[in-house]
Amino acid sequence: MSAEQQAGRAEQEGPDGGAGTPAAPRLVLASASPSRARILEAAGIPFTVLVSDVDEDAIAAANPLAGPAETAELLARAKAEDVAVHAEAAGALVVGCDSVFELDGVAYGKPWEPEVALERWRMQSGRTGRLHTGHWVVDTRGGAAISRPAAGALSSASVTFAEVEEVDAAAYVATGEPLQCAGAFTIDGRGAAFVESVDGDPNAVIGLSVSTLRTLLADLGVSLTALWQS
Ligand SMILES: Nc1nc2c(ncn2[C@@H]2O[C@H](COP(=O)(O)OP(=O)(O)OP(=O)(O)O)[C@@H](O)[C@H]2O)c(=O)[nH]1
Repeated sequence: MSAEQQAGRAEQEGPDGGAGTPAAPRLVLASASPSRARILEAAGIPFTVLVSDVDEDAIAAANPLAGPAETAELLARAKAEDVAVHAEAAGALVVGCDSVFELDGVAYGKPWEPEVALERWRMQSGRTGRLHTGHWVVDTRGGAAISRPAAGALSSASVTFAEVEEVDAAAYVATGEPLQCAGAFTIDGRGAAFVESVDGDPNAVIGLSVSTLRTLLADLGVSLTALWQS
């Protein structure tokens, strides 16, 4: 741990390492994703939600040379920075995430429409793709809007799908679940029926890697475990 991180952690935990501990930083999740919220809840991390209103398609279109992974990082940063300027986020650590599915080098977001989701399953049945989730944390505790400390990282995992019959893909699409998920699948919902293996952090596939968040907070001098007591 760097000296800066140690200083930050000591400040967070207090010089006596516990008693008289200043309040742990507040976390704001800049996401409408119920899956991301569930991950933080299950990880015992208190947070509030402030949904960003960035135009993801416009940002992706403005960065045509960005590949799937870079797009996920760009969008995660855009969401966190969009929320970090809100008064309700003042003094908090603002966490933005974005997930993009990559197959054969092509980026796939949410299918939105049933026929698009069905076409995705025809394409990805029996195949392996990568789900990239970008993470970006903006530290607004210092107040200064200019050059606020921030940290970002990508977490990716390979997902291998079973061979899926057309009738089963249609039944899955008919549930509506895949329409709002990057890559038209979940690994922790009905989509699990068609997932053979995940190689990487499963939470990165679902939408927020807690271990990645821990390292980003540490880069900002914040101990994730100290948030458990807050
Ligand atoms: N439960 C679950 N959700 C998944 C999975 N894969 C992708 N998703 C969800 O698919 C969505 C990807 O879209 P994003 O644009 O990153 O996020 P969003 O849902 O639009 O929410 P914002 O952060 O407000 O943009 C996220 O909500 C992810 O949680 C999965 O395996 N399980």
